[in-house]
Amino acid sequence: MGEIDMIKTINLSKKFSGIYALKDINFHLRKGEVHGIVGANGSGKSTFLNILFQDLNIHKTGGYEGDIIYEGTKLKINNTREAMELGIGKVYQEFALINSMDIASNIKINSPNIISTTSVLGDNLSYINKKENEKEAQDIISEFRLNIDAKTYVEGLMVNTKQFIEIAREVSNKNLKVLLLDEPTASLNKEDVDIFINIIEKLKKNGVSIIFISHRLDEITHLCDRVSVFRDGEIVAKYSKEEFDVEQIAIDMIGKKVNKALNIHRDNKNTNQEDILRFDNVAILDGNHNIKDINLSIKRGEILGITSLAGHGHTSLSYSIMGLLETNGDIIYRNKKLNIKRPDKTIEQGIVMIPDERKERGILLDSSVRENIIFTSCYSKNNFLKIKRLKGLSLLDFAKIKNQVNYSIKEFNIKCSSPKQKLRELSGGNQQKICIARAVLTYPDILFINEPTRGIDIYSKEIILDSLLKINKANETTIILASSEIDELKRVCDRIIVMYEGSIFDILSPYESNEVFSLAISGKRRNYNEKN
Ligand SMILES: Nc1ncnc2c1ncn2[C@@H]1O[C@H](COP(=O)(O)OP(=O)(O)OP(=O)(O)O)[C@@H](O)[C@H]1O
Repeated sequence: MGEIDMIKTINLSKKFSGIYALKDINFHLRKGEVHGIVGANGSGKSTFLNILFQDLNIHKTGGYEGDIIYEGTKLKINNTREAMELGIGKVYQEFALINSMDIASNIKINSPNIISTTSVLGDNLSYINKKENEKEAQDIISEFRLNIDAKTYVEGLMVNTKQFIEIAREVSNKNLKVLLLDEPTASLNKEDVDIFINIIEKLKKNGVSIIFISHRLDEITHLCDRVSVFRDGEIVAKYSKEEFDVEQIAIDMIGKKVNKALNIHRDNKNTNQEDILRFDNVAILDGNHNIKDINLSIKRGEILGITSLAGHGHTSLSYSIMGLLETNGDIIYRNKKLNIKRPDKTIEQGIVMIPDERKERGILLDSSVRENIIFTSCYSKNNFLKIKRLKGLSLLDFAKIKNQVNYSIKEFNIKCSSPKQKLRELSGGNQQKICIARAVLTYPDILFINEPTRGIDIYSKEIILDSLLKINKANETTIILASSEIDELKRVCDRIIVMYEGSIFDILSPYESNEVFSLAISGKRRNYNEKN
């Protein structure tokens, strides 16, 4: 790694509607280094990368102050096309893929192979060499150990595959000098992260300079040569590899020590409770995957974890119960067969789901924080109405709404300028917290929640887990928590289901070791203790 600066920023600042999101950022990215950026949700990490990449939204909202020096020269560009021409690539926090195109076309979209022909009637005709594109794309995805044909359409692909295609698109650019990675590992499981680490190490060897944002501090300390800690739009600490100390970095990010949420009273808690929900021989078609033979009883007040590798089905039950997937078999709720074709009725009856794909299915981007928080509670449960029995004809109780929204913002540590701010203007992690606040506010009997802490900072993660434990304890809410984070499942769940190839492979106690979980998740061995 050289000491030459690829990128240097001098007093870089950015205001949105007069409020600083970034203030006087002086940052150096050295040639061939992996530089980590960490910070709480809303601390300015994505904004920083968006400025370096000259994102349209930055210019539409008044540009930025300060200078960017790129390879020793002051940068005088103002769009992403020019940034790409200079060798800067970016992998977005939310995917920027075109679903209606195949993998190869997505990967080669910015660096297609062109065939030029001789001039025809004075014009030089050129067209895309599809075969060459497909070959190059196939080579890259094989290098990424993805077992998939480059001619497959992106629509319907699993989230981790989409993430690798995003990275492949940038890697396929032979002119790549700087790679900006905004939480590329948030949707990857442990096995995928190993592949990702491999890719980054190869790029680094080839002299590519990388900025890497992640909320997982173990990945940061493993992969990065240096780390900059952002807090409230400023860099509050910088460390090089030999100085890394995860606890200190966490304190720098949050400003205090973080206490872990823990379900300490779970032993035999639910054994006398009745079954609230039952799946009888349920089969689900989830994209290209078949979920089958689901026979499962869930007790009232239970916190049930579900985990699996991506594509093996851990989120499918929740999408099925909300009528979003083709389902056969019976789902029995409070001893009656549930009509999953009427999700509005399902919500009315007290079953609520928080999806993992929040932008596609979870939030109203052009509505305010306030509307997003009260939406489901108001329209499905007739809450916040002056006269509840009048339903849609009643006026809203604005005083009550104001109190509740302010309370939720505080409770979930949501960073926003006001309850009127549009969701589109909130950082990714804060949008996620709003999804959870909204669901909790409906006081569901059963809450299906998918990947609740994806993209969430270390402090807010504990707030979310703690709030789940609180509603479970206070209202006996049954929670079905689908997550790829074994550690968080073990801390809050009573039982944890492991799915493999679309079926329930094992049901484990949260006290089992990580080794037992790994073996079950990879379909290698059922309950270690019973079999040995
Ligand atoms: N278009 C916008 N209009 C107004 N404010 C914005 C806009 N985009 C971002 N912000 C604000 O800038 C601040 C920094 O947001 P940013 O997305 O950079 O945070 P982050 O550190 O990447 O957070 P996360 O970890 O949640 O992704 C936030 O307070 C956010 O609300």
